[in-house]
Amino acid sequence: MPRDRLELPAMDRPLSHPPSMPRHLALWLVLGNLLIAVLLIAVTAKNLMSSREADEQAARETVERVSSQLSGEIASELREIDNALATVALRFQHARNAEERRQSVQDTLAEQRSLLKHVNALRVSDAYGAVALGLDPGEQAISVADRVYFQRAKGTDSMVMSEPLRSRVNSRWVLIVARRLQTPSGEFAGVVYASMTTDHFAQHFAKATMGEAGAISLRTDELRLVARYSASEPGATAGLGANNVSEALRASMARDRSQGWFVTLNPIDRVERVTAYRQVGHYPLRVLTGIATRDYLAAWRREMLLEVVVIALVILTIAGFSVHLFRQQRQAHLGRLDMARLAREQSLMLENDLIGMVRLRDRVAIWENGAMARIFGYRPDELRGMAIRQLYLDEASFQWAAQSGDTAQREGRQFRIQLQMRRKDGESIWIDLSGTSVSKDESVWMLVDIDALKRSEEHAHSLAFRDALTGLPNRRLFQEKLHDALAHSVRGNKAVAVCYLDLDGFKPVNDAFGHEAGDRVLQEVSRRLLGSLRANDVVARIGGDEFALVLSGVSSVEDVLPVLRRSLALIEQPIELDDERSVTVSASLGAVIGRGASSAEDLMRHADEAMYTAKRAGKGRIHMGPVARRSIGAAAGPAATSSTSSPSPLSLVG
Ligand SMILES: Nc1nc2c(ncn2[C@@H]2O[C@H](COP(=O)(O)OP(=O)(O)OP(=O)(O)O)[C@@H](O)[C@H]2O)c(=O)[nH]1
Repeated sequence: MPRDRLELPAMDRPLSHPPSMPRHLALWLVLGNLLIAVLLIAVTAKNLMSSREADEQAARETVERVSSQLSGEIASELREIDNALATVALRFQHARNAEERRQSVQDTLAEQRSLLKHVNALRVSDAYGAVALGLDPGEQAISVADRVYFQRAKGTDSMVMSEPLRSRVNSRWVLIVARRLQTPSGEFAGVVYASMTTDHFAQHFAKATMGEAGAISLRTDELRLVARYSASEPGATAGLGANNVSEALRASMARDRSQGWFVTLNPIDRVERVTAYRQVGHYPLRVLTGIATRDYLAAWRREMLLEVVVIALVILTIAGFSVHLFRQQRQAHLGRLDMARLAREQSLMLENDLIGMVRLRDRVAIWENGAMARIFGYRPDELRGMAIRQLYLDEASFQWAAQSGDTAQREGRQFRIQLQMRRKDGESIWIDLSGTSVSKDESVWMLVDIDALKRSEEHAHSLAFRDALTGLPNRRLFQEKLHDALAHSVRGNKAVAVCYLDLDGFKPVNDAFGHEAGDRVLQEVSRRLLGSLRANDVVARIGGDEFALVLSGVSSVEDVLPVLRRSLALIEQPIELDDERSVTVSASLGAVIGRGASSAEDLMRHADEAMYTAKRAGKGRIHMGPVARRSIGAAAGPAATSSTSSPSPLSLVG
């Protein structure tokens, strides 16, 4: 039996329905991915918002602290100036005369000037605004009569502060702080004022570190810009004296004039900042400190970028994994569908009506399909457990099939043979048998019922090669068998005899008793000829009442003549047509002996001639043709014609 290992699906397992793809897997994966993405984004966004708020809070606290600190420092400076101005005003008022007043004021101005480092100028004007004292050497006398602070100082004993303005002495932006001077009798006598340059404030602000784009400014009550320091444009003077401020500042100031904070785009340099403002003491000034959003959020933005990248990677990784999972599942699903389709196809194949299939273990059937039982005439399942030997005609064909299978397996080819096997009712049946092994001791076999085909082939063969009336080989088959006999004689170093036989007096049988009687005679003659010869001899009907014989394994005429005489004697026996009638016919025989080297056609022609010689010699005779002598050499005698008895005329009985 073949031993090839071949994995086959278990045939006795019931088929399941095709498995279905996990429903909505793609939808669930998409939803799951979206959910994860949304959760991740939400959590990260919340963290980032908190982080941003913390950074904003820190920035706000910083600007508020710096504003508070700077406003305190400026307030302190202003108090010093105010004290100095008050001192001058006091001494001016209490001087006893003009000369003492002038001297006292000059001394006090000099004294205070040296104390007030942050003051640019400390001057005194008369009641008409002409600046008489405090001018540095080389400075031109000027008048401040038209200045707003001069006019305001006239009517108040308190300190007066100007709007930012251009100095008439040196054209620099300055802030003026002034006090009224009066005579002992209380008449207005001029003003003493201190001038502070905007540069002084800017330099002061520069000491505070507010980031790369931070800005600190000082504005008056009317929001006019007194001084401004921006880290990105340290020397810029744009906007000085003007009150070009953001709506956010105005809105915040509307709520609280003394302090507050806001976030907005600065109208001067278009930079967004968080800005805190704080009033400078009780003075009409406010310090505004701002940190650029891009500065205080720089770290947060880096963190945000990093987190966005990380989240994107996480989401992409999960999405990639999901796609991979989906593809795997789809692949597996397609595989399962293929398996199911294969199983269905196998089922259809196994349960077909034409091809019997059987699985053997140690040559015993362990599974078979319906067609198998039907072909061999068994009931369903009756074959199960049966030794397969019972399906073979005999031990020889069983062993032959087994050996053929082993040989095919050794040579690595498919095992396939056609043989006759046995049905349950004992009838033989032609089977096309093929098989292969599936494990060490198991094999699967396919059996196709080719009985009808074989019988039809045999019938066609018979029509082509046999005489329909007698069933004997016709002339064509006779020629083939003669060729075979000649070839065989070469191997056996023997000769063959070819004999032509023509009935004598046959036509009258037809004429007298009819064609059917003639047929009966022909059939009986053929039967008698078959009975008189050996199994491997050939009897053929080659014409109407002509027969031909091949006798194999002969050596001489002496081997041939007795056989021919016996045949002739049998033919000449009466042939019963029915219970009442019988006929007798005779035959003329012509024979030649030949070997392998002889031509079959020559032998047949010479045998035919010999037969005619016999017929001409008087019928009921045997004539050995001349070829016989040459063919068997010394063993053969001369051509001879003999008669078994006196020629038998047609005798009619009854
Ligand atoms: N019944 C029957 N007759 C056949 C068949 N084939 C040929 N014949 C007849 O057989 C006869 C053969 O003729 P012949 O050989 O002259 O007959 P014969 O009387 O034996 O003459 P000889 O051979 O000279 O002795 C013819 O009458 C054919 O019609 C057949 O298949 N059946």
